[in-house]
Amino acid sequence: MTFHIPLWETTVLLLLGAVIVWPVFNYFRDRKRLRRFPAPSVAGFTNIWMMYQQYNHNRVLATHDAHQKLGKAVRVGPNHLSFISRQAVKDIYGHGTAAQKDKFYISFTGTHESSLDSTDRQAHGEKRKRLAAAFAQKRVSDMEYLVSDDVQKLVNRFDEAILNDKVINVRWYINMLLFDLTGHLVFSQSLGCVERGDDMMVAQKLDGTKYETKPANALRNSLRIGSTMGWAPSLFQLNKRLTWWHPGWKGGADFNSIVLHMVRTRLEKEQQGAELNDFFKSLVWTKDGGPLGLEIGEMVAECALLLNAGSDTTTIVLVGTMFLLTKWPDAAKKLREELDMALGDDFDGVPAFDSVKNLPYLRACVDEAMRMRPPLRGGLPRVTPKEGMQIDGEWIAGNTTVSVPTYSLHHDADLFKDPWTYRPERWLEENAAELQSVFIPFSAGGRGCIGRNVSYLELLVVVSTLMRRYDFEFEAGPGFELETKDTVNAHPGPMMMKLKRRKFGMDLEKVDSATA
Ligand code: HEM
Repeated sequence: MTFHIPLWETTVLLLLGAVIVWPVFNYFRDRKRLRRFPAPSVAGFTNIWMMYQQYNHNRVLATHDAHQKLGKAVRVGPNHLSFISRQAVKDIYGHGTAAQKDKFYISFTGTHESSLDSTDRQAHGEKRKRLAAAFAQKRVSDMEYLVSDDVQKLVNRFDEAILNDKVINVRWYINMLLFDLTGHLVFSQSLGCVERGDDMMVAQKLDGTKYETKPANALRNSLRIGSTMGWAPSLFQLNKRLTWWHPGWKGGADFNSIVLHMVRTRLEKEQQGAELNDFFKSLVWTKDGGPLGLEIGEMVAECALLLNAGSDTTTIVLVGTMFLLTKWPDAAKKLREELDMALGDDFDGVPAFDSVKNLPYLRACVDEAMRMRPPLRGGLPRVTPKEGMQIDGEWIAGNTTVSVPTYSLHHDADLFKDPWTYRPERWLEENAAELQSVFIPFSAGGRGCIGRNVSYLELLVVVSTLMRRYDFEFEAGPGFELETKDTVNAHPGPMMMKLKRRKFGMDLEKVDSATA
């Protein structure tokens, strides 16, 4: 006797079981006691809620909305809790936390893990140690001349726009500047993006074939699809195959091919005996000058992270700072007074880092921009240890994903008074030290950003140069709002601006003839 198994019916039943019956069963079984936390929509049953929001650039705002309606601890996935509180920041991200990076990060892993996506504590420790020396304040300060050369090129571009009476997309040129800066700081390579006004770069396949491609959009597309699939890590490979057609996968491959070309070019220079003082050096040599012997795949993974983390994040903060200073003219006025005092009457070029690094209002303007518009605005997912852990006074079972959404934390009125007001002064007031423990644009603890020192060097030099030299106006008028599209990073949309050279204590004729 033979049994006939109806294929279609069986497939439909299996799908229904996987998508509806099993999640509902798990929800009510509630082995981790997560049902005590309220959840928006179907988030308690399925990761599809989070994936849908992520793909549609809406994860940050949907999570924020859930916190507004449901409280400071909410369930944003069947196995994911989101917390807003000072204690939760300490418990989840602080030094010595028992929480580890979540499997979400496999969505960034190529052939090798980088410092960012490595989930194993020991493996991460080794990678981090390697980079730490390169990112120390002293080493970073030695690279200052590279920063000023590149910023001067941006200034030339902006001057040219004034000369030709052109409106300029400030967001785009800042993005190009950050590619140039990262090319110099990481690889000692000139990418020439500001001068050309585009991000075209050479890429190289494993077999050595070269082609040209543009990384800005490729990276954005790649982060969009990768982060969406990251919310169902156990299905990542399957989902990747099912969405093979999505341009983000090719974008990610193109981005890595650009980095492969940079790595090979940089290694060739090394072989020719060049002594280059860049971040790449720490991937080739140990501290004592011995060869490190990393595989090329590992160098590419680490460098792709540096090119991505180094360019996108700082672009977002710079654009955010210029946007907010244009929106809040009182703050801009105060900043310019501080800069005018510090830099003297006859200088409006690119200031030395030393002359701006301790200006309190300048630093406050940048920090306030990072509070309101942090580049990574969503919660960075961590996982509790298998024995469970205490978070914000609640016992959370083992292997549960937990996070603090940076955007919601930075806009919590219990932590930051008038959170929607751009008020740099808050960072200069008596309780400023208290605010620092809930200010996490760079995350915190042992998995916090290693590039903090270099970011402040870039941010303070660029903001002081631009604010000192130019007056800015939005082309669309003062009501202009800057669009933001979240992937993992909060990518700003175009920011069309009219620029004017400022006239201050200098010989006015000199300024006029320079801009005529
Ligand atoms: C304002 C600029 C920047 C901001 C706001 C920022 C923010 C962050 C955040 C939030 C993380 C943690 C990510 C996570 O846990 O998922 C991170 C990690 C990291 N960032 Fe940055 N970043 C900035 C600039 C840079 C720069 C300029 C570099 C290097 C050129 C850099 C290199 C890294 C690296 C290597 C990591 C991984 C660290 C680890 O896991 O050990 N970042 N950054």
